[in-house]
Amino acid sequence: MTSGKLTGDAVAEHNSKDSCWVIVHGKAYDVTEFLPEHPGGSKIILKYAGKDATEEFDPIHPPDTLDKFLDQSKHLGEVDMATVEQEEKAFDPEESGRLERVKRMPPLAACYNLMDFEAVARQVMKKTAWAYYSSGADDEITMRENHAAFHKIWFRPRVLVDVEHVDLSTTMLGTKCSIPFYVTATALGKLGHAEGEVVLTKAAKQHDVIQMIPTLASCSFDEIMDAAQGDQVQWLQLYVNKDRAITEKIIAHAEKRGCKGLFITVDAPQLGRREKDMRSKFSDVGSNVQSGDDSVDRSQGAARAISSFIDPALSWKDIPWFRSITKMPIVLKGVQCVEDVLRAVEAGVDGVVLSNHGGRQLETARSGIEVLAEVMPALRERGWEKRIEVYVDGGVRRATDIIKALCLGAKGVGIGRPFLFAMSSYGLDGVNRAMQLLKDEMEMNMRLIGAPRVEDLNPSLLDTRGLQGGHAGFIPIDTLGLGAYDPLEAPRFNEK
Ligand SMILES: Cc1cc2c(cc1C)[n+](S(=O)(=O)[O-])c1c(=O)[nH]c(=O)nc-1n2C[C@H](O)[C@H](O)[C@H](O)COP(=O)(O)O
Repeated sequence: MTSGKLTGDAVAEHNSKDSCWVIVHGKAYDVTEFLPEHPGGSKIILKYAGKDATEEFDPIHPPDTLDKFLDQSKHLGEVDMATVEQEEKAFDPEESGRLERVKRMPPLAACYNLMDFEAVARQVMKKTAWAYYSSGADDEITMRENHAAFHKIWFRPRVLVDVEHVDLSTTMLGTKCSIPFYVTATALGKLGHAEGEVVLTKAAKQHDVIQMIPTLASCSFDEIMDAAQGDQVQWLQLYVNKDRAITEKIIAHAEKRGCKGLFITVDAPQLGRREKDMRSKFSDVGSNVQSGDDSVDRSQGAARAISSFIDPALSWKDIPWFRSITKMPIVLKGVQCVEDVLRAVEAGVDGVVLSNHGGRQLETARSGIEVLAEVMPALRERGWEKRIEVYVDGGVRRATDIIKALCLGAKGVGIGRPFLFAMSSYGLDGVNRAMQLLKDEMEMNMRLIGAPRVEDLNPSLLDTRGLQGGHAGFIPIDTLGLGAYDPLEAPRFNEK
């Protein structure tokens, strides 16, 4: 001990599965007994046994994780970090190439649309971070179709409408907001930016946009709520835990903190196979992120590591229980067919998000916009369109995508990756610019289709015949998307 603190050598002696200590933010923790319980497997912890694990720990775990889940008796106290040997990092040509590109990044002003942020992020993000954010399930067909589907819908603009004053404001779940999109829930914000989700909170405040807080955020829930200012509105995205008492506690806390909506994710009883994420994790030898024993295939990527608590038994019979424990509006996120929307109305929930999780779950699930085109007529037919709010997310990259969704009857749209890529490339300035670009595009396009207010948007402004043709229809080449798109790769041969 030096001045009452542990030394690096003292910690380094506990570097095996029989006695495993790690350092996180200058404090030592005895995680020996926790090793077999770690959802990400024990290998990733053992890689840092006796060492400083802060860099690996931070993007995946909210800061209060150890206080919440590791018994206080295992908290060993402060470490004199001057005595901790920092490991020489082996030269990584890929990483040094990335750092080179970071120095040569285009100025923020060179980004004119949301896809520009994706193109820059692909060049400057760390490999595992890019892999996690950009990946979709299996062949990534649904992920690409999410945006392509908007190209099947064309406008039927009206002219000689007074569009001098355009008003983009609307209400979502009873909250007035300046523009009909929200920041949807995307996990592990600190993979892309050291400050994580609070960057999105600040930009959402600046643009009067609602933020949906992910269960699997890198920041703690309270950090994200504390970063909100004034009457800024936030929603909670919930992965339902097998242990319902934990879920009830999370919901009660969110309601007490002032969350204005509970979005229960229903399309992920198990997280999808995102091969870019798996492949990038595989290359980081020690990063066994597979829950359970180490013999299982360890190349499951970050997704599987952080999601073993999700309850696959969640079903319609649970809805009354949710209704009984919260007054927040309840929205089912990840509904993908008319039948389930009608069931949601009958179950008395307040909304649905037509979504396939950004193409990260069921491959060849249809895009939210295509499902929306089917759902709204079915609701209107029954006179139910006012009984539930319908949202869409997935592949929204242009204001015209937002306008098409609203014309079909959506209340608003969720946007995920573009704000992650803007944050990962340019931080808060990036997200602010991305939101402003969307607002500018929205104002211009509302004028051009002859609809000065959100309530003027209706199905007669669209030609949706391209959707009827199913997937055999003609789709314009999406050059921007394809230019930014990071193609899947086959297993690599050894150099020599
Ligand atoms: C891009 C991304 C999306 C995630 C996401 C993480 C990332 C990096 N994660 S995930 O780790 O489980 O896959 C979540 C999540 O925590 N919970 C959730 O409900 N949706 C999650 N989604 C889906 C998200 O809420 C939207 O449905 C999707 O991002 C919309 O598509 P775009 O990205 O094309 O806008």
